[in-house]
Amino acid sequence: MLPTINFTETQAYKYLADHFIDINTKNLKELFAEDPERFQKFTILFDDILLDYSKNRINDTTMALLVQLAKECKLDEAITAMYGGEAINQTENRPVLHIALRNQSNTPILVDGKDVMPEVNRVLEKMKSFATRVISGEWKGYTGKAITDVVNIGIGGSDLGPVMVTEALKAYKNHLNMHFVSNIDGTHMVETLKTVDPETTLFLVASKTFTTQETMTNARSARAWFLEQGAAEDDIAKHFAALSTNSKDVAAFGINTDNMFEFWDWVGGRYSLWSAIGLPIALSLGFDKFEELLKGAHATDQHFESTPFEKNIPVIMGLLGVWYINFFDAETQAILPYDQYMHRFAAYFQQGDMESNGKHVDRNGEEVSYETGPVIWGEPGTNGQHAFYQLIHQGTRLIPCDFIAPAQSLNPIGEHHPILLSNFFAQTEALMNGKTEAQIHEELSADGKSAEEIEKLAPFKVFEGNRPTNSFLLKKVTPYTLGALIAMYEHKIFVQGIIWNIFSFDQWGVELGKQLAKSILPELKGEEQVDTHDASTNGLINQYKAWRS
Ligand SMILES: O=P(O)(O)OC[C@H]1O[C@@H](O)[C@H](O)[C@@H](O)[C@@H]1O
Repeated sequence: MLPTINFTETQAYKYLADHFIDINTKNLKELFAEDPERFQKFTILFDDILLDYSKNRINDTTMALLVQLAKECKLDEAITAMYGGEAINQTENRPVLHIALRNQSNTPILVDGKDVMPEVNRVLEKMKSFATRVISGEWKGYTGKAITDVVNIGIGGSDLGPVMVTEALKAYKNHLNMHFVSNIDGTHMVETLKTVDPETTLFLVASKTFTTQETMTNARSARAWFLEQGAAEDDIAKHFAALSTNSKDVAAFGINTDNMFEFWDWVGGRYSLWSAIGLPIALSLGFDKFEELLKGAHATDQHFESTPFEKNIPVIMGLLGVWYINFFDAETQAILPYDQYMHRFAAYFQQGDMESNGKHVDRNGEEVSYETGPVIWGEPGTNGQHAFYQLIHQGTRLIPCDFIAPAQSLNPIGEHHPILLSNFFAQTEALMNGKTEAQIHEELSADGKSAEEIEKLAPFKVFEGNRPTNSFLLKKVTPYTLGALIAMYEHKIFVQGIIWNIFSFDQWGVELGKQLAKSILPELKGEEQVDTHDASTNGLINQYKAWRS
């Protein structure tokens, strides 16, 4: 059982509330001036990842109090409970063990007294053998040709992780063409099928539950298309595999369970890329690279479990988020990778974070009296700079930003990478320092503007600065480093869920819309007017009926 402490009633919270009044009057520039050791103090080097959190509105006292907050909320007990296989997903009565999936040290992890590692390793071996055979061409399609294209059919956690990782590590990919169909919109499937050949395409039906409407509908359409192209029922075994926890429904769908890659109910959908759901990653990169990804995540797991909170990256990331959300009233958190391959990283953690911590009821079942999970968003740099950074620099909202950049480019052409990185460094500096009215006056008068013109323009050109950022400087984007980084964000979400006293591993909030869609679907048949809903919903449905051909 997880502790159930209201963090706003801790001593640390009270101290932090007082301390906030002081910090809120201070500028980051002053904080740097006050402490020459600030960079050394507020950076952590972990393998090939440097986290610089010195450009945050914190000082030693802030960090000490935030760590005290984590201790008062018994974060240590919560970590032990998760790693110990306790059913900390209490509303679904399940353990939360994505750490077991990447437990490369293979120490036993017990669920109800039984070590889960032999099963984890068995499935990893099966994935390895399958991926190796498909990549080498030993695995043949129904006309004897090797596989050239893989279509993953899944949604949410059964899509976003493999998409994000295969994109982020595209530079390491092999000859297999990867496709991902998630949306129920027929366009997604139709446009994908236009590009593949049934004789050389492997479909992976990825669904933890194997009941998700979108995925099952897409899978049925893929199967129908496959058969329409001239293949027979018996050929399905060579072209369809399932990644799921539900062997009964996999068999009922017609996929041979020999082609099923299992995982377990203690793997949350949005934490499942390390499980059989990661098969597209293993296919695209080769199993050795998938293993490297697991190793990186495992290194972070060990760091998170055993490092004192003061130097513990996920703990610090989580606490800084709490500091901004609950004291500075920040509502969002931007994730800004300066790496084009990582273009789905923010989208991935939109699900990871918002589905985990978008909760308004605490672990006692009571309405919370404070803000919880932030809105996560972001785009790769420098695209974002030319789109929404205006609001980050000069808008009215405080938006804490995570900047992520590799020191080494995987495509080092010309001056591209130094230019990219100069923007990365410049943005965090600009957000911190801003530009004063005096600097503007100086600049404009050097440009030959009159005193009157300067007076008029200056207010619009001022940058307040004092806008907080974290910088993750990676040596290079590798499978290992990416695995380590993803796991840092995962554990950050866990830390915040513990502080906010909410359950991070269920997702009841996605159910209502699904239920209603199921009851509306039959109403869309026929021409009769619908009057069972509110006036708006009835009106929309009836207009749809009038307009559809
Ligand atoms: O893997 P499944 O069972 O098809 O589920 C896909 C997604 O379904 C959504 O409804 C859940 O909110 C996600 O958490 C989940 O990842």
